Amino acid sequence: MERLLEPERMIVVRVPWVDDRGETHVNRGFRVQFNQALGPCRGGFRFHPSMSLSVAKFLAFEQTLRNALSPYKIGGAAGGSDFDPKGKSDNEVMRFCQSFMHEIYRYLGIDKDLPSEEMGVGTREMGYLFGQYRRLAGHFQGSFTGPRIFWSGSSLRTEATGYSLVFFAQLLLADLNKDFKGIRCVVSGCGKIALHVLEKLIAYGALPVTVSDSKGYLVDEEGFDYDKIALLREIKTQQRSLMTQDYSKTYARAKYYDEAKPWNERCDVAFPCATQNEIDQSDAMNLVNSGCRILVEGSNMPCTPEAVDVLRKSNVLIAPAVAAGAGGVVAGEFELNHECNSVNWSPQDFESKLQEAIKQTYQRSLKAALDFGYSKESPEYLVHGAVISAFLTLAQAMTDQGCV
Ligand SMILES: NC(=O)c1ccc[n+]([C@@H]2O[C@H](COP(=O)([O-])OP(=O)(O)OC[C@H]3O[C@@H](n4cnc5c(N)ncnc54)[C@H](O)[C@@H]3O)[C@@H](O)[C@H]2O)c1
Repeated sequence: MERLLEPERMIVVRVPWVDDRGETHVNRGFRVQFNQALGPCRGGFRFHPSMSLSVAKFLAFEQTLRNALSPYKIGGAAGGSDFDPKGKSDNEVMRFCQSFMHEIYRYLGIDKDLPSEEMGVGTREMGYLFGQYRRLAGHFQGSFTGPRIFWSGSSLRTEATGYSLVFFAQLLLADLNKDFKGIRCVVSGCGKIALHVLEKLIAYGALPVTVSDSKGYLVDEEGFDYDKIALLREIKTQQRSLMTQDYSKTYARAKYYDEAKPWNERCDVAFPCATQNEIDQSDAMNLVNSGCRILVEGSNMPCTPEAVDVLRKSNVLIAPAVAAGAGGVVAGEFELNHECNSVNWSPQDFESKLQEAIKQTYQRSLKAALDFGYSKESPEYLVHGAVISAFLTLAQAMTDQGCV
């Protein structure tokens, strides 16, 4: 256990860059390669002012469990920088990404570690990061970016994590002899994960009614549809806050609440998709009082320990991020797969393969829970099952490899 809890490698680098006015800035960059007993690392890059070594460690540990639970043999890592891409020009973001990659590229590679999108890092950032990596490494191997740059197929890489959360929740509902039709859902965040959760919820006939950002939340009692999601995406792409009322000008019945979170809105299922610790004790009480029966973790560690206590006591079922959010891992491995690069899968092919992989993850979590005495009556049976299954896989590999 001591070896498992200590990261294999923690890298901290200085990242100097020059803004459009010629002024120099210095940020910090991080990469924590937590555990490579199962294979080379995979994990996200996050760009956010709150990013620190401590956050990178927790994200890398979660990623290690998620990867161990996935159908693939891969290790876990996470990293990023306290650089804030908000309000920066494309050129500034590019200069930052190039400087960051200059410091970090020697630790990356297909057999070492491949990064993926996380908070504050999307296709633009990944493009700049990969461009610089390719120049410095002198090869093109290791597509650590989204598919748009590499091939014109449909790997649904950016969509995959959000979609997988809904696939996982659907399996959970099916086990309870229910489905998503008419199910009222509250969602937090308004980024890559949240908007793809909305998309898939609508496809399954659910009624998602909220999104949020760090300033407040928006509720649309009529539920979102694809046109409304397109508007939300436009607002976010232009780096505007939900607070600007751009949405409620078009959809007059929608309401925006400043300095508030969506957890007191009536719901059956909640999808926290913003950031860690976004649900504290009083938020959890609000969720329980608003009727929530299932919480699907999109963000990593969305609940504080006190919030988990409240949810446990109120029998709210939890779908853990390490299992439900496995879509990104799966998509990344599909993308690297030779077959995927030579055969252009349709979005439908991709989606059905993604669904199958999530089903395996769900079943593995369920089996481990039942094998270790956690019945479906326990609100955290899937949390325990997912962690036990990942732990056993990792512990076996580490034991087999001796004291390394
Ligand atoms: N489960 C997984 O496998 C997985 C994979 C990638 C990301 N994530 C997690 O999902 C979350 C969102 O990631 P993303 O890729 O969508 O990021 P993103 O940068 O695309 O979007 C983040 C969104 O959250 C909002 N936000 C930020 N801080 C907030 C706060 N305090 N309260 C409410 N909203 C806030 C932002 O305005 C933005 O809309 C992160 O916590 C990330 O760790 C999980």
